[in-house]
Order: sequence, then structure tokens, then C-alpha cells
Amino acid sequence: MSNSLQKTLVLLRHGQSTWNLQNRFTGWTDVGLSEQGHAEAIESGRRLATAGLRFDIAFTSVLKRAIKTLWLALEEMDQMWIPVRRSWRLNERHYGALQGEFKDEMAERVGKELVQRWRRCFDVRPPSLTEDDTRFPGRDPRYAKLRHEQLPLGESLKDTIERVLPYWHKTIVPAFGSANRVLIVAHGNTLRALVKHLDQVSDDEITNLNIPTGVPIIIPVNGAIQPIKSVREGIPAQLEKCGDIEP
Ligand SMILES: O=C(O)[C@H](O)COP(=O)(O)O
Repeated sequence: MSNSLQKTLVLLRHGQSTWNLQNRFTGWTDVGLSEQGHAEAIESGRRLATAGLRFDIAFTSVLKRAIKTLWLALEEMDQMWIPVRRSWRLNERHYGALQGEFKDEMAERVGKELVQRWRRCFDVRPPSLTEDDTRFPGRDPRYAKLRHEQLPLGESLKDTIERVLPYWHKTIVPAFGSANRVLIVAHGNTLRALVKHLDQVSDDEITNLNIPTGVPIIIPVNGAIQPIKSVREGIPAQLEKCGDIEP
């Protein structure tokens, strides 16, 4: 590995999932990729290979839509051999009792404005699960090592940031010590959390940011693992605002 290489972080949201396609709140529900999502993942690998990027390590969540996207992208780059680390801390934001609900049906029930607030406002939590709910993560063996207080019942973006950033600081940033190119394949809201941190986006402004599925965001970083230019410039512009009524 040459140390003269520009250190680069790439963020990639998983390809479209079957529940993105059905427009359902997903969160920690472990759904697979749709046919389109599968194609998006392969295309993301193609784009990264065309950009000449070779990775030293990859990070992902413990949810298969992200893991499969990573596999497909690495396969396309012929880099399936690189080390991969998975963590629950990169999981999508937990959507509480909304998980499984259809977003448009929910908007008819409670109003589009509230649905949009749940989805995009910085510190608005979705309605909570209870621990006897089958969707409670404490019932899932992959979370058996989490402390009770780490098991979410429903998270705001603020809560999500609070569990993503310790992983960023303790595990991902140190990985750059021996790696020049680091790939993170994660989820819409965990990537919003990272972009908020990297670009120092205000709590208010972050409500405008949406991360598209399957589009790699290429971020050259300096020695302190800070972006050399604005991360948001590399992300297609979005019109959503906190509380806005979506079309
Ligand atoms: O968990 C979900 O429903 C999606 O992955 C992200 O949904 P959002 O765009 O409504 O936050």
C-alpha cells in the first residue's frame, strides 16, 4: 500500500430495498434488495472501479441490504478479498413502532406533515416500540451482546448520531492509520449522521439532506480524516425540509 495515495473515504447507501420499493418504514427490519437495488449496487461498484478506486477496508452494518450491496460492489471491483467489519452501530436509524408501516398510509392517518417530521427532523423520535413487541431488537441474536440501554425502541437522527459517532472515532478513523481508501456501506440516516459530522451541518440544515440509494459519495480527506471540500457538494440536491409536505 503506497502512503502517497490520497486518503479517501467513500460513503455508499445500500441499493433500493424491497421496502423502499413498497414505501414502508424499515429501520432495523432486515429486508433484502429489490431487483433495482441489486442493479444499483453493481453499478456503484462499476463507478468506483471506473474512478480508479481500490479499497483497503470496508465497513457496513449488520443488515443484509447493506451487506449485499457491499458484496455486489466489491465483486464488481474484483475486491471481495478486502477486510470487512460489520457493526450494529452502522444500522439504519431504528424507526420504532413505525417499522413495517406504509409511509403514504401513515400520512393519510396522521397527516403528511407529521410523517415528514418523523422522517427528517433532527430530534423528533418516532412512536416507541415496547419490549414485548416482536420488532424489539432484544429478541434478535445478532444484538445479544448489546447492553440493555443500547437496544433502541425508536431513534431520532440525534440518537442515531450518538451511536454512530463513537464507532467513527474509535474504529473507522483509526483504520485510516494503515488504510488509504475506506468504504462505508450503510443506510440513509446513518450516512446523514456521518455527513452532518464531517461537514459540520447545523441541526436545522440537516433536515434538507437526503442520501440517494446506490450512489457512491467520494470524499478526499486530509491527515486528520476531515473532508478537503464540502461533502454535500457531491450529493444531488434535495428539496425536502423539516415539516415539509412531500409530493
Ligand atoms: O428505514 C427506512 O424506512 C429507510 O431506509 C429510510 O427512510 P427515511 O428516508 O424515511 O428516513
